[in-house]
Amino acid sequence: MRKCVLTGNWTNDLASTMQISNVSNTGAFSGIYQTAVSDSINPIRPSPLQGVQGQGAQPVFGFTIKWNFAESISVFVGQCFLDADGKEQLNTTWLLRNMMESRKDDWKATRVGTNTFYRTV
Ligand SMILES: O=C(CCCC[C@@H]1SC[C@@H]2NC(=O)N[C@@H]21)Nc1ccc([N+](=O)[O-])cc1
Repeated sequence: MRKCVLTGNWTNDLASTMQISNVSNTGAFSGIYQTAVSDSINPIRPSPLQGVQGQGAQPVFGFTIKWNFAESISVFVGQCFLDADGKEQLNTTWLLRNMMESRKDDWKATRVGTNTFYRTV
């Protein structure tokens, strides 16, 4: 498998996991995300993701998750880097948008953070 083609299984620093399907010749992919954390009152369930990755040896990418246990959406942007041993790591920044009942709560609707992913061993 070529390095930094995102197909496969990944785990992040929160112990969330994602399974990415084959990457098309346009760089498009889809998959399933299992978050290890949530502050929704509902039980966590696997949720679909869709994304696209760029060309190049250490490509940029982005993906979107529509959470199916909570009215919210996350978008991740990042880049795949190879360390000195050829180990792949995905450095990402994410936005999490929750559905608010009222526009007056719009100010607190979006969270931001970072996650690093490695191939699941
Ligand atoms: O909790 C959720 C959906 C799950 C978000 C998981 C985030 S995505 C960025 C970070 N990286 C991960 O691997 N996992 C976390 N939605 C939600 C949260 C709060 C409320 N709320 O009403 O407070 C509603 C929906």
